[in-house]
Amino acid sequence: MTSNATRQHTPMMAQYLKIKREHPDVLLFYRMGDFYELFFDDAKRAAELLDITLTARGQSAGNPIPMAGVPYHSVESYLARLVRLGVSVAICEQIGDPATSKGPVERKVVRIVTPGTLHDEALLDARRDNLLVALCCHPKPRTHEPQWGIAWLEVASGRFGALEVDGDGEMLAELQRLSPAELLVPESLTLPESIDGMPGLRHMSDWHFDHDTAHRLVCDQLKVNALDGFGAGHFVHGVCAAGALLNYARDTQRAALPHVNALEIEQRNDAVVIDAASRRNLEIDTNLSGTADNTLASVLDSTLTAMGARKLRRWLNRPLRQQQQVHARQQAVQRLIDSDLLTELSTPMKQIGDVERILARVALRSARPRDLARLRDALVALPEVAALLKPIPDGSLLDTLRKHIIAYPQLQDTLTRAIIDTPPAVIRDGGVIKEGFDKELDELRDLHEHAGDYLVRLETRERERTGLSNLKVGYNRVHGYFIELPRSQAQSAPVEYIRRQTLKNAERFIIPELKEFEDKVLSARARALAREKLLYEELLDTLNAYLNLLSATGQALASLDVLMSFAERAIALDMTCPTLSTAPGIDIRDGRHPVVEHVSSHPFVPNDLRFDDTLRMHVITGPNMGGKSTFMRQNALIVLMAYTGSFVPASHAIIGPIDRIFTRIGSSDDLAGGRSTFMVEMTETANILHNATEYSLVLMDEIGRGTSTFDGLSLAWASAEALAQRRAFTLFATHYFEMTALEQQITGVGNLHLTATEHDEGIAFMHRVEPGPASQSYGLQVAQLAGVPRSVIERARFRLAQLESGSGLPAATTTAMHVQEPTPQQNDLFTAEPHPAVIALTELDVDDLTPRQALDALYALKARL
Ligand SMILES: Nc1ncnc2c1ncn2[C@@H]1O[C@H](COP(=O)(O)OP(=O)(O)OP(=O)(O)O)[C@@H](O)[C@H]1O
Repeated sequence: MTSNATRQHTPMMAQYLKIKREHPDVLLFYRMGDFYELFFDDAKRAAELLDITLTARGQSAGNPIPMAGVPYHSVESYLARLVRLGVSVAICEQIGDPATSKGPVERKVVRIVTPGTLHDEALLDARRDNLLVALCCHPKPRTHEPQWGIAWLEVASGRFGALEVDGDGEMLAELQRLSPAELLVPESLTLPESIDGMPGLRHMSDWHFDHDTAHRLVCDQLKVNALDGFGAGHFVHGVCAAGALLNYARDTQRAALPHVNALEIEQRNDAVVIDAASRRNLEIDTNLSGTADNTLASVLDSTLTAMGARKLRRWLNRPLRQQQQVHARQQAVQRLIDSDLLTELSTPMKQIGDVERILARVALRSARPRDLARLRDALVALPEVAALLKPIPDGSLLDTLRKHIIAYPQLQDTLTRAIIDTPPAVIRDGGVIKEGFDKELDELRDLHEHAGDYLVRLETRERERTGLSNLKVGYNRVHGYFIELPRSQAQSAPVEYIRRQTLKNAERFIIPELKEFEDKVLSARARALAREKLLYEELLDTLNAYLNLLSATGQALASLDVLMSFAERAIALDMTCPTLSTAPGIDIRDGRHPVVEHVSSHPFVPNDLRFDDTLRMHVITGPNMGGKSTFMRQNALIVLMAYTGSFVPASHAIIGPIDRIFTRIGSSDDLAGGRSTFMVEMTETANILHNATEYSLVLMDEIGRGTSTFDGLSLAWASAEALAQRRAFTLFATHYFEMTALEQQITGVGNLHLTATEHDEGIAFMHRVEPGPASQSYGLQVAQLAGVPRSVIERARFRLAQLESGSGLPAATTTAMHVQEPTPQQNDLFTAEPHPAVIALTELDVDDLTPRQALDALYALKARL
């Protein structure tokens, strides 16, 4: 916009443009009366994104100004849609008084709504964290390996944390775990392809990440001189990221963040490492289609509060390596199961609600009346929870939680007296504070509501006092309240009556009492409202004084809720407590896949898995649809669940130390990232081969299937050998039967197969895992089952016979690998003795036969089978 054009604008538009210049990157919602209006390009963008009407207003440089608007009372639904699209919005309110303003009312941006800094209940998913994450990266001095600082903050709860990791892979894994709604990065940083361009990515000037400034900011926020007390004394990059985060959060909120008062430092080695691809494959809280259905979290979540649901997801996403900590959780779950506590606690716990997020809104002073009502209900329920936890023995996890789950009688009393049972959504129109809480408010309300009674009383009293039976009290807009006497009686008016207005047949008077009443009544409503708002603010002050204590209570309640959910699920899903062992190995009996079992209408077939120091790899073969992937995943999920403190779907489980879980399962093209299916598969395989240790659990599903058979088989073979060398606990599912020979070649490798039986050319899957290699793959039968046309199946049978006889293969490709064992019937590309019937069939010249000869030949062939 040229300065000339700016000069031509109305004062209001000039004000708009000035504010807009300060917020060029976000949509500016400019409050005008009952609407938030958008202008120029913002209007066009909003019209498109929100499907609202684009109109015009006035002119700029001779052209109409594009305008679009949304009503203020439904702004939340529009904001929700915009933040979901990763778009940020600056909310500009009228802060001046229109009555006294000269020119346009003063306006100010009061808040910037961004995807990662939300705290409005309506804009958030109650059961998921909504994190703002910042990244910062410096290469290591000698190796130049990138060292990443990662910080995260949830404005909606005040949780604030940081960690440092080495290498892009580790950073990506953590990012996948945290699943940020908004990601801040220094503008000079070159990002790995997979996150460059992700929604919610925001580049910030590098100075935001300056260490000294960041350190000061973080220390100021936490009211400390050094970060050693939080275990972050040695942090550099993590602090840079944390500082940038805080600065951004404060700027968008236009407020201090009093609820952010601790820094959680995560050590990478404290948790079982799950890389980004594995996390996706295991469908912990998001399935491969990106929704929350049929995930581990969806099956395991029976939490009674939203803050519990969020904590459950955090626990599932970060299994712990410290067995002691896990053991403490297990003991708590067992205790809940063994006593009546679970049932007894559930009633008061249902009343607790989302204390964590309500407190954040209290701190940010955006808490709504219903937040306070819910907090009141939580405080009312607290003594019961505390009393039920009383008999818990000292030193246990439940005991630790109980220490924070305390009653707040004073606060409970204040809120109970202050807030009506079911308050309105907003304080704006009043009606929130209960009668009896504040004398002044009661009087004001009384005045306003009972003005009529008072006037009737006054009228009666004055009639009696003066003896003038026609005396009336009335009101008009110009003169206010008055006492009216008919002309005939006007002369008898007492001396204190002051003449106000003379009408044809009557005289109107005023008395000081009535004037005083008028002043009171006319302003009573406005003053009652102002008084209510003041009392509401005072309530927020009172609550803020308890913020730290209440936050600790909220967190303890969330943990209790997760443990209760574990206990309830353990009973409902028939799960057992796994034994965590210090000896390497895994022994799972009758293991089940928690999600497949939950959603399937058929009974689930339980299966065993055993690994120990001498048996570290299973090659798994079996038909398509046989259950290989299910078996592998179920074991990974059981191990993962075991290290979160949950019970597991098995009749018995002993699980040794696990440092990482890797999965190389299925994959799709990463076309956006420019990687083919095979490329994705190999990148994931490379990561595993570089990082698996003897404490890792590795799932490899059909490695090599994305390329030619021989390349694929060779890669699968070599990868299995490498994993065996690394001594990782590996489940290796494959359709390459040649791989089953590894058992003979490498110690520590065994074969397992999934069973199926054939009947009438059909196939029945038993889904049972048995020792040894599969006898055949049943690929054609499965294809037939899937509805592949019969003619294609017949043709495939014929080609298969040719391949098996060796006549269908180019000679040069038949010895890719020297494997002696075993001799499966199908798809063995290295050894095969053709069946005599097949040889005869191959030699038959069909075109040369009469129908009669063809029939004879068919009989002869059948006889040779
Ligand atoms: N143990 C089991 N009990 C009951 N049903 C099962 C079991 N295992 C698998 N299934 C069912 O069989 C279906 C196929 O299983 P899965 O995908 O694991 O087979 P697969 O051997 O990996 O197949 P493919 O080789 O084609 O990938 C699953 O969707 C599930 O419904």
